Amino acid sequence: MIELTNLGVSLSGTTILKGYSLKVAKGSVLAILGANGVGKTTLLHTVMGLRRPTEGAVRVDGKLGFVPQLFQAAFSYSVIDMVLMGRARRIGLFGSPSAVDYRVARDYLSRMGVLELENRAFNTLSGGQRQLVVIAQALCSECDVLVLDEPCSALDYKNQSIVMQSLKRLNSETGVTIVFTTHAPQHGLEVASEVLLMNGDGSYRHGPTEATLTAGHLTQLYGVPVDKAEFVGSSVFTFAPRFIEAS
Ligand SMILES: Nc1ncnc2c1ncn2[C@@H]1O[C@H](COP(=O)(O)OP(=O)(O)OP(=O)(O)O)[C@@H](O)[C@H]1O
Repeated sequence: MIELTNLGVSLSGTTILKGYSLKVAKGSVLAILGANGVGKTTLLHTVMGLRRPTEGAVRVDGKLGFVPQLFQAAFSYSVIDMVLMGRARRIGLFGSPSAVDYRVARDYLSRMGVLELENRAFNTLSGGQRQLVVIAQALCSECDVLVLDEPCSALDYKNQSIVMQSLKRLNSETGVTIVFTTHAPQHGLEVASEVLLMNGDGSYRHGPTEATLTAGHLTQLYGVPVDKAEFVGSSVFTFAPRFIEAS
């Protein structure tokens, strides 16, 4: 579904990505993690075709949908119109949305928990509300590969949970391939079937979530001690960084 072959990207003469060769199969959920500035967004933009590789190649089979990191509309469309824009390919240039298009748009707004905002002006929403609407818009396109750049960065716990559960359900119900970047390893643990850890020196680690998303690898990735912590009485665990050394 997505194949990177010896992919390299340089920006203003600086090498950001080098020698990336990996495949993401149809139906996978890939979480991408790495420190600030390692090139996660650059990689997503290259997969989307928004940036040309300096070397190597990217191949994607199927229609792509993209949710950028922060989104501000140029004009203040209503929320329902914003979401319907996700169906532009189906509606056609001069067509108008059908009752089915409205039903699908409202269904995705409802899944994201923001149906009551449908008549609000998009630009008057909070950052978190806007994020949920833009995700509903991308889901509405019914793409084959959904690419999301830090989909939870502006969201509180409840809304992070809505987004993560929606992505998981969408993947299991429709088989859509999902690629997302995150600074929260917990999101990878709960949703991803595979993980890409991007190091600052251009090297990377890619593999199944359980074997790849480990406390040791996260400690190397972020340069702070990271522990694995198990929730009492369950086999569910999370990761906890130690920002301050015990004295
Ligand atoms: N147009 C550009 N010209 C030169 N350097 C750029 C350009 N765009 C981004 N960079 C640099 O490329 C590097 C990778 O940026 P990128 O946004 O891909 O990182 P990231 O891993 O997504 O970071 P974050 O986690 O902070 O969002 C950064 O050092 C950034 O400053």
